[in-house]
Amino acid sequence: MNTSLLGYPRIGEKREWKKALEDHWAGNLSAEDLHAEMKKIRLNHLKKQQDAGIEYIPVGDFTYYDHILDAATMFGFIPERFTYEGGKVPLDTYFAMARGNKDVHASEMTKWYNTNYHYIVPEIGNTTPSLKENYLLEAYKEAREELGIEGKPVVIGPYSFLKLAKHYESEAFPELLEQLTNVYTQLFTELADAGVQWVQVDEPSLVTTIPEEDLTLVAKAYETLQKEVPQLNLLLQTYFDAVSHYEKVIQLPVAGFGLDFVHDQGKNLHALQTHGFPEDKVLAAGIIDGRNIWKAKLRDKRVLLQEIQIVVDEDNVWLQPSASLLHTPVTVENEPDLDETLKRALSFADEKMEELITLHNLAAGESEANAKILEDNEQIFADLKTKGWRKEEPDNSAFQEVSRPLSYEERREKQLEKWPLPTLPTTTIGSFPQTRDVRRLRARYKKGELSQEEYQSAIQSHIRTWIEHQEDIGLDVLVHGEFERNDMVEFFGERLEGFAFTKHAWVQSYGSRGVKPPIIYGDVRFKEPMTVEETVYAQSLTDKPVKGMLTGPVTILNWSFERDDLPKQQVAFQIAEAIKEEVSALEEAGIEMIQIDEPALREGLPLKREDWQTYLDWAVHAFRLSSSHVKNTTQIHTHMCYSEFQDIITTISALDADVISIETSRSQGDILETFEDNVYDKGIGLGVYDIHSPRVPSEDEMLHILHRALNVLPADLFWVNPDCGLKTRGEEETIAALKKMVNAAQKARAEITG
Ligand SMILES: Nc1nc2c(c(=O)[nH]1)N[C@@H](CNc1ccc(C(=O)N[C@@H](CCC(=O)N[C@@H](CCC(=O)N[C@@H](CCC(=O)O)C(=O)O)C(=O)O)C(=O)O)cc1)CN2
Ligand code: MET
Ligand SMILES: [Zn+2]
Repeated sequence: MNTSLLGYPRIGEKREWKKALEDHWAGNLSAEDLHAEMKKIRLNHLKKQQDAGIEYIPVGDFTYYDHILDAATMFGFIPERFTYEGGKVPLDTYFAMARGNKDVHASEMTKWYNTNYHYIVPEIGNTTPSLKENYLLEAYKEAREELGIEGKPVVIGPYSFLKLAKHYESEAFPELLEQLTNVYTQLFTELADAGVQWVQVDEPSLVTTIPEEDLTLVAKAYETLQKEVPQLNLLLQTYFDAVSHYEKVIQLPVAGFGLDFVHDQGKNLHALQTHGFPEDKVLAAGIIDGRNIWKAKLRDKRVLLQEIQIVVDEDNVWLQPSASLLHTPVTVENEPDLDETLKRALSFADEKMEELITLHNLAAGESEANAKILEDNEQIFADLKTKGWRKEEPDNSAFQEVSRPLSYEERREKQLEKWPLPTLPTTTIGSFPQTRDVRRLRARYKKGELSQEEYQSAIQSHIRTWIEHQEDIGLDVLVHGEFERNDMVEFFGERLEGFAFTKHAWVQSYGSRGVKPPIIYGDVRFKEPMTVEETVYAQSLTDKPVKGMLTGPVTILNWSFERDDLPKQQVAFQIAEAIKEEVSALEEAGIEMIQIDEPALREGLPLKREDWQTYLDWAVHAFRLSSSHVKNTTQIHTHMCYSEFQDIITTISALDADVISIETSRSQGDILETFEDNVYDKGIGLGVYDIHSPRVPSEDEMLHILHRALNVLPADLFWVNPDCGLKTRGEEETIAALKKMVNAAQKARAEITG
């Protein structure tokens, strides 16, 4: 048996990676120094894996931004709007594709399957792919030369690459796949010539619901690769769920398959037992949870492994995490403040490597040492139970629908009366720039360098400044700006019972941006109002309505590390009850427009269609549980971003929010088609500019988006807003962009009202 990793976090133990990138973008670190720093980080990560004793160490998973963008540039998919003269893509062009710059807009960014990681969507356009560089080869050589590591290059497979890409007609898929396969042939030939033994080819799209015919195309691609580069061992890697069409997949002509035995609802093991596994192939068994942070229950894992070994010869088994460790933080070591009992139950990337080795040793057979390991491991979970954090909860999986007393149409009349807003009201999504100052303020308060009063008054001064800005800009519905929040989920996690939060447990979300997901370890309960003070303060400064700003239960759950001892929905309902109390507290304090953000609702959608309805039903219920009890005149808003919404529009409507704002700007209006069929009949704001880029959009661009939107959506239901919160932007560009947005709205308004 061997051990292997699928990928390692890039971010660095203390976010060294992020700092280097941001210094470079700010002009404080030359390209040369950036390369040197990146190399240092990269080698350090490889060394850690080597020292841990991992046999198959991934190379080429490291990136300067996103690994899908790396593949796209390697294959020459550089959209025409970027300067590019052939050969290896220049660093500035690479970053411009990811982030945009003052002249060009970035490529679209979207969720990586069901995770909170975002990838840059490759744009196919008219490009015929060709190999522009071979970074896998460079990574492989570097690991060998510098550390004597026989690395395993990792690359997204051709099928998934095209599934993740956009800007091509679906009829072109077979031909594109063929073209791309030829480029992979060249890529793999170069790797094989350099001595590479194994390549991990990620095909996560094979776990999604796909038509069986696709397998014919996939087979053709892999047959070509097998024929052209027979000397190379390809490991076809899947993760995040059970592989679809198992029987067909395992017939593909590759040297091994990687399967996820953690997040597959037992389906991969079942398929293995039912249909067997090819004798001469490697099974890379994803046994340690690559998505969550709990230590493995070793006895259960050993049983799982034994069941696998009944089907697959132990010599052909690789032990690995269920997915790349990209989705876990780096190490528990740097968390001195966590409760000891809890901390002992946690395992981040570095600890997961140790777990693999332990499991490997356990598999060697019975021994006194092994018995002790199992016993100690069981004690960890026994201790968790004795803490009183987890009470026996009644099973509430069968739930009764809750609704607002009046229909949307009936509420709308009352709300129109209560809120005299112009046609096409303008607003923002909640957060304003989290400047260095704001972050430092929070950091100093956390360190105890500022008293509660000093901190509060500094936050109030930011709120005051931004209420003034918003009034100057001429926005219609204001927000307090979220200056007191480090993150929209972590903030609530810090204030609710049942959550633990960390100091350094960062996980990459997109580019250099990270999150510290809080850890749900016990029953979630409301303790005391969390947002009332700042919101009421903001409202006291203006006559315009200030929206209260909350994060919804589904998003809090999806962006936290979850308990694995309760059904997800039960935890969602606990959180919903807590948010419900916060909604009431805001309402009682006179805040009667309340936004409950659910940006993670779509990403939580299971990867297989057959599992969708169950999830959507409880997700909708959780949202309604937190928002249905309000007065008829209280206006509930919600917000979603960075996802494809087309296929869940009925669910979005079922949330029964009075107003929803959704992101559309980077996908250039794809979603508009959905609305042509009048599927949505409540208040709606489609983001009119992309907030993830430093570029200030022109008034005309926004007006253009508005016109297109108003072609399909009724003007009296339409709101004008950016596509997400503005926390990542600078102050000046934010004010400039919002002024243009308000001007654009005024023009559109004048066109409508004459
Ligand atoms: N959880 C979550 N997921 C999400 C989103 C989101 O908002 N939250 N938005 C979507 C896009 N994803 C995003 C994810 C992160 C960020 C983001 O801005 N992250 C910040 C960190 C935010 C944060 O938690 N900040 C803390 C800690 C800040 C910090 O680094 N402090 C310094 C000290 C301060 C200083 O002197 O500069 C330190 O600890 O070293 C705070 O502000 O309090 C970053 O990576 O830079 C934005 C969008 C989808 N997924
Ligand atoms: C990722 S959705 C963000 C919503 C939040 N209210 C904000 O403006 O930052
Ligand atoms: Zn958003």
